[in-house]
Amino acid sequence: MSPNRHLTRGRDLARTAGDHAADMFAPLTLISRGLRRHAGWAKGRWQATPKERRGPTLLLAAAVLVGVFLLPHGPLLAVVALVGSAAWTGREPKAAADPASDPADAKLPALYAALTPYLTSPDDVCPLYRPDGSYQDAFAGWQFDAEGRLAALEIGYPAYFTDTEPGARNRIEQVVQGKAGRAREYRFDWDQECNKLQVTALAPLPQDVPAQTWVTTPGEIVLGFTDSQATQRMIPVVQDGGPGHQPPVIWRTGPRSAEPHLLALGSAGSGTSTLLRTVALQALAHGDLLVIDGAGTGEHACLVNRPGVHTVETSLHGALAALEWAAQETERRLAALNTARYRGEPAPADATRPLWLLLDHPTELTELAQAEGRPDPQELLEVPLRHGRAARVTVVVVDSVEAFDRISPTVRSAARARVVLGEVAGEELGRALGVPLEIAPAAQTPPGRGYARIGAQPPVRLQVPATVDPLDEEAPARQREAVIALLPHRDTRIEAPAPPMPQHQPQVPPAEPAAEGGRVELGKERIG
Ligand SMILES: Nc1ncnc2c1ncn2[C@@H]1O[C@H](COP(=O)(O)OP(=O)(O)OP(=O)(O)O)[C@@H](O)[C@H]1O
Repeated sequence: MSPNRHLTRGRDLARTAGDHAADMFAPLTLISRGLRRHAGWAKGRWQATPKERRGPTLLLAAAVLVGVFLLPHGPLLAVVALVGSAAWTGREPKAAADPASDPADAKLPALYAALTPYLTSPDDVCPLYRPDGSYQDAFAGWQFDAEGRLAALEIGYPAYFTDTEPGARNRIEQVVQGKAGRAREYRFDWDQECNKLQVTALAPLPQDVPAQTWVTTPGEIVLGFTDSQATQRMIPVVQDGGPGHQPPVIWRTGPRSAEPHLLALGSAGSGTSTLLRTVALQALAHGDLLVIDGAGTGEHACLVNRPGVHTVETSLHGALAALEWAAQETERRLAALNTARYRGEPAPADATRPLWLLLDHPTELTELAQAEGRPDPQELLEVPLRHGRAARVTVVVVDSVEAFDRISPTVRSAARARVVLGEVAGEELGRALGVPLEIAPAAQTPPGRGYARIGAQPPVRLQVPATVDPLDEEAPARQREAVIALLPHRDTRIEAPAPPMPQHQPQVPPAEPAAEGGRVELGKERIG
C-alpha cells in the first residue's frame, strides 16, 4: 500500500473519530455551555446587587443550599435540575432569520426604469427619470399588500409630460399595469395640477351574488354591484357566505329619470343577456315586458308566457310587429295622459303602468331587415325612445361591442345609461361609455364584469348578479333555482295580466325541458 493511501486512510479515520467524539461529547458541551451561561447570569446579578444587600443574599443562598442538602435525595435532585436547566439554556441560539427583502426594492426600480423612456427629455437638465436614477426620486409613496403585490403608488412626473393627452396617459398606465401585474384592475387618478399620478390596485368585486329580490323602490333597477367608494348606498344581499350588504349600481327609471333608457354592450359571452334577464326580473315586479331576442338564441325563453310578458320575439317579422305595437302604445299612452291632464283627472292606470322594451342584439335584425328590404326595427324605437319617459316606456338595448356603429344614432343618443361588459379595448370602452375610463381593466374578466355609467356620472365598476338562464343546464343548479323562484307565475301574480298584443303570433324557439328542481313550470304556450 502506497504511503499516500496510508495517509488518506489515516485522515479518514481521524475525521470519523473526531465526528464520533463530537457526537459523544455533544451533551457535555451543551451542559457546560449552559453552566457557563448560568455562571455568567449569576455573576451579572451579583454585580448588579447593591453592596449592602449582598450579605443577606449570600445568607439566603446558603439557607437554600442547606435546605436542599437536608431534603431526602435533595442534592441528587438539585444536580439533576441544574443539569437540565443548563442543557436547556445551553442550546445554540437559532440563526436569526434573514430580514425579509423589501418588495419595494425588488419591484419599484424595474417600474422606474420602465417609465424612464416615457418621462424624460434630452432637453431636461435635471431629469426626474434618468438611467442611473433612483425610484425614491420620482415615487412619493407606495404600499404593498401582504402578498408583496403593489397596492398603491404615487408617481411624480415632469411638468412637460403631456398628461392631457389620452394616448400619452394610456402608455404610462399600460407600463404601470404591466409591471404591477395584469391580473388586477388599477385606478389611475391624474393630478394634473401637481404632476402626480396616484395608482391604486382595486380589489375584485363579488361574483357569487345570485339573483334575488333587491330592497329598492319602484323604478330603481339594480344593475349589479360596485366598489364601496363609488356609492354611499348599501343594500342587503344574500350570498353564499350568508346575509350581508353590498354597494349597488342603481339605475333609476321612470318619469323623473334623466337616463330613462339603457344601452349595454359587451364582448362575446360577457353576460349581456344575463344583464337583460336581471333587468327583466326586476321590471316584472312593477311592469310589463316586451322582449326581442335578435340573436335568436332562445336565452329569454324562460320569460315566455309569464304574466306581464307581452311577447318574446325571435324573428324579424315578430319583432317588427311587436315594435310597431310598442310605438302605437307609446302614442296612445301619451294621448291618454294628455287628456287626463287636460280634464284634471288622475292618469289612467293603463297609461302609467311601466312598459319595458328589452332588445337583445337588435343589430342582427337590422342586417336581416336590410337584406330583405324591410324596415329597420331600430327605427321603430324612435317614438318609445323620444317619448318613453313621459309615457312610462323604458327601452333597454344590449348588443355586442363590435355592433356599436350599427346601433342607430337615436338609440345611442337617447340611451344615457351605459354598461360595457367583458374584455373591451380601452378606446372602445371610452367610446361606449362616452368618457375615457380612469381604470385599467384586468387581463381577464369573469362573466358579468364591466363598467356602468349612469348619465353624466363618472363610470363605476360593475359586477352583474348571476342571473343565469334557468334553461341552461350547464349553469349551477342553485343559481338557476334562484332565477326560477323570481319568475312570476300565474298563481303568484296579483296584478292584472298584460293586455294581449293584437295582430301577430309570438315566435319562440322550442322549449327545453324544465330546469332540475324547478318550482315553476317552464313550458311555453301562446299568450294572449
Ligand atoms: N353575472 C354573471 N354571473 C355568473 N355567470 C354569468 C354572469 N353573466 C353571464 N354569466 C354566464 O356566462 C355565460 C355567457 O353569458 P351570456 O349568455 O349572458 O353572455 P352574452 O354576452 O349574452 O353572450 P353572447 O353575446 O355571446 O350571446 C353564461 O353561461 C352565463 O351563465
